[in-house]
Amino acid sequence: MTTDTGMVNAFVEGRADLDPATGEMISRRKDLLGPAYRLFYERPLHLVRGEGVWLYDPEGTGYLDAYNNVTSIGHCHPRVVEAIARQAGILATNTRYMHGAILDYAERLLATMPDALGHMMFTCTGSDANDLAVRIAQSFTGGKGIVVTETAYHGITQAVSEFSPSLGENVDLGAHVRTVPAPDSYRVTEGLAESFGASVAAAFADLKRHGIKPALFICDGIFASDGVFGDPAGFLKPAVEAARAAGALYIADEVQSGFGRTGDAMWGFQRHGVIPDLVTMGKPMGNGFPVAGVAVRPEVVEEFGRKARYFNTFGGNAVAIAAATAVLDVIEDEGLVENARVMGDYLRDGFRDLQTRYPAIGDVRGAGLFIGVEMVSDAAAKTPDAAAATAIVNGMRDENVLISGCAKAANVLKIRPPLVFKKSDADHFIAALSRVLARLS
Ligand SMILES: Cc1ncc(COP(=O)(O)O)c(C=O)c1O
Repeated sequence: MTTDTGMVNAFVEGRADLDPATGEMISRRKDLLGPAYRLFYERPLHLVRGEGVWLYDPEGTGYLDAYNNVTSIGHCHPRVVEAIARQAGILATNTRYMHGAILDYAERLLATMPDALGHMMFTCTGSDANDLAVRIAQSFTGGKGIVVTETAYHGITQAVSEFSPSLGENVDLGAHVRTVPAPDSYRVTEGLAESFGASVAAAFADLKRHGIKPALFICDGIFASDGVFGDPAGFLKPAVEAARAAGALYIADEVQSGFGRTGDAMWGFQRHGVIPDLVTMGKPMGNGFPVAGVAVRPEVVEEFGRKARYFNTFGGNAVAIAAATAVLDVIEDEGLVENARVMGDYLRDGFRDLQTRYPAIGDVRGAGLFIGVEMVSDAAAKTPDAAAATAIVNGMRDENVLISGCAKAANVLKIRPPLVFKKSDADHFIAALSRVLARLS
């Protein structure tokens, strides 16, 4: 029986009925969600509480969370809980009135980015943010053409799913979309930056040949669903230059790689020394409270601002902003960007140590606390082994440790612990992985 490793192949197909406490209760409830709803694991995990790096099921069993890229400052961080409760008791309304805290937050967030990005617009989800960013880019360029990597995921709205190939065969890419291979630093060991740039240039040239004017190149800062590629730092430059040479804008999708996850800066694009025209963000922004947004160069959004009307009823409402402000405070006060760098390096060292004993670990990579571990059946040939990755994801669950695989690059383990991970958490994780590898070999 196949088991899941990631979002796309994690669909439970209504078979799960394995709640140890209550028998078939979960499957009955799962059916209420309808057949398209996706859960992780063939036996979906039933979670009722979170605290710090731990999640708990109804029996009180704790699971070490090394997957979650939402509650990245730790589950139910007291400062976020307090900020949400306080603001919910003062004012919680739509976003079409002024509120000083929203402006304060926008100012603080923009201060973490290059000066060129001068405006901040708020949405509720990362998909919303990418939808808005693409509308702005298409309005500015007067074009429609989009270039993405062939395993990218950028969101779930109709417009965004048209350039999210990792959603799979059931979603048609738009006729205005071209894909390029992901920058696979494991297999392309020479000239990665140049070859990736050349692919982007060729994709825009193809759009033009078909009479489609270029609008944008979008990629996420760590190629999260493509297999977690972050090295060598700087490799994005030629791709961004190729997009601009074709008359397109560059959108940095920081929904996964933003807010310090990559350990060297607040934003993944900073690792590559490039300055985007638009930056989209979400996931960890509210540590579980829905809030997302788009940062944009003023000149890029000016005409859109005159022509289009945009509002998003809940986007950046006062409660969301209270949560997001508390998240920024915690990241700064607890030095979490630095912790992501230190703990990420520590974990990668531990995985490389395991690699010397287990050649099925083909590559260990990523940046900060966004780690990719690629499983192979033949290390010399670098042959992907998705079954090995799936077995490890499930084996780690048996160890009460949560990780995942990448949606399309299913042989790559995706490890994203909260940024508050400590050395003792990392040791716990490495010991569990070591036991799983020993059992499977
Ligand atoms: C890189 C990237 N962009 C955008 C999104 C969409 O975000 P949301 O699920 O909040 O709509 C995701 C979600 O996984 C993502 O990984």
